[in-house]
Formats: sequence, C-alpha cells, structure tokens
Amino acid sequence: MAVLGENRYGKAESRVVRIVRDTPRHEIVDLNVSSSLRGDFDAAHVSGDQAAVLPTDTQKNTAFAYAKLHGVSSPEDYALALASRLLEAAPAAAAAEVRVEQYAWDRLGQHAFARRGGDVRTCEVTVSRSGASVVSGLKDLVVLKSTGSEFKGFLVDEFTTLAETDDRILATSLVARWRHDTTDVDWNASFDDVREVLLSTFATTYSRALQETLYLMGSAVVDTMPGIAEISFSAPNKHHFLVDFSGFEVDGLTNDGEVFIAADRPYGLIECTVLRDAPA
Ligand SMILES: O=c1[nH]c(=O)c2[nH]c(=O)[nH]c2[nH]1
Repeated sequence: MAVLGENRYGKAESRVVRIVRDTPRHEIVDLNVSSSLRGDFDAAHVSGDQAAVLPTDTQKNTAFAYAKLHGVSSPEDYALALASRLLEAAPAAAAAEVRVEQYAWDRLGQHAFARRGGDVRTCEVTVSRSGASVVSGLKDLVVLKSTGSEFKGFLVDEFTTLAETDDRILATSLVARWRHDTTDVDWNASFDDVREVLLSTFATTYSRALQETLYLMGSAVVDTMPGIAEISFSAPNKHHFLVDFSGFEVDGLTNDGEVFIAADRPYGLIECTVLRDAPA
C-alpha cells in the first residue's frame, strides 16, 4: 500500500514588473515571484479531487494583482501580503510560502533604467601584416524605458494579432560592437564615452520601434566619436506584456500601464549596423 508523503504545489517564477507612474518620474520594481501551498491536499493526489486546490494559475494571477492592490514597498512586505492572501483563499492550506527575487535597476532618466551590475566589456583585435583592427564592445547591457515607446503602423496580414500601442515598455539586453579606424585611442575613455552615449540616447529619445532606437543610438556614436567608423547591435526585444486584470472580480482594479509580465521567450531579435557616412 502506497501512502502520500510531504507535498506542496504552487506557481514558480512569475516575472512581475510593477511601474509606479503617478508622476513623470517613474519607479520600477522587478520581481521573480514563486508561491506554494502545503496542507491537506491529499484528495487531489489520492482520489483526483481538486475541490480544495487553489489553482497555480490563480496563485500567479494573485501575485500580479497584489503588485497593484497591495503595492511593493519591499519584497518582504509584498510577500507577507501575498502569502496571507493565498492562505486565506485556500482553506485546506496549513501554510503559504512566497519566495521573491528582486532585480535592481539604476535610474537613467525620468522613465529609463539600466539593470544594475550587468554589462560586460568586450574587444576583438586582429593584427595582420597590413595593420591592426580593433572592435570594442559590450554585452548584457539591460535597459528599459517604462514609457516613451510605441509600436504601430506595421504591416498586417491574416496571421497578425498584435495590437498597435502608443505606450509600452521597451527593454533590451544590448550587445554592441564598434570598429575603430585608428589605434591611437584612449581605450578606456573611449569605452566610457560610447557607453554613456548609448545610455543617454536610449534614455532621452522617443521610440517608434526598437529598430529606430538602435539607429538613433548608433548615429549618436558615429556622429560624436570621430575614431569610430561603425557600430553593430544585436538587441533582443524583451517583451513586457500588460497583465489583463479585466477578468478579475475585484472592484476598481485597473491596470494603466502599471503591472507587466516579463516574458523571456520567444523574443524579437533586432540587429543593425550604423556606419559613418563616407566623406563626399
Ligand atoms: O520594436 C519593435 N520592432 C518590431 O519589429 C516588432 N515586432 C513586434 O511584434 N514588436 C515589435 N517591436
């Protein structure tokens, strides 16, 4: 005779992004939230009876709703509120556990941010009989605009379901590589300057597509840095989907660009090279 031992169940790794946008200076809270319930869930396992089971889908929905309803002043305060709610909503549970990871962002502007501590500096050098080529770069530079980004007017066919938007989150994990046309360069200062031009352009320009933003960033580099002949980008469009609260029976719960699910895949991958125009 088999007997059921310890068990628990829940939803792991909901990527909850909360934007506080009451003023033009937005705040971002970026969380990875996992919840689980343990208690008397024997019937679900032993006889297939789900009457006591608060679905993991509901646990996930509650995690997103609570990012708005309760807010996230700290991961601990939010986790306490969410766990208390889940315990209350599932009478068979003896305990609800909520685990939260919070990703830190540094401010670039009123509504632009860079993930803290992320990016890696790169270089690729070739020395041949005819000279040296130096390509400097960076990767894993994660940046996000919480407004000032639209995507509309695109080609539509019978498989298109994407809605046009005037206001979305734009985020990417940037890979950039730029070619110098000289080796007479203060490499460290040059790197810092390019990184700063990339970030400030991202933060201060309106985006009609990630394509346009990359072009603007690249143009700013080749226009202001005389020794740089071209720059290439590979930029995943890290999609943030507005969570649909309309199906929840909670009075007054709206989502006005405040709570997003950060999807990891699939992702758009936008790549381009921007070159300095040859002198006439
Ligand atoms: O900035 C974007 N560029 C695209 O080409 C694209 N395609 C898509 O579905 N969303 C977006 N966003």
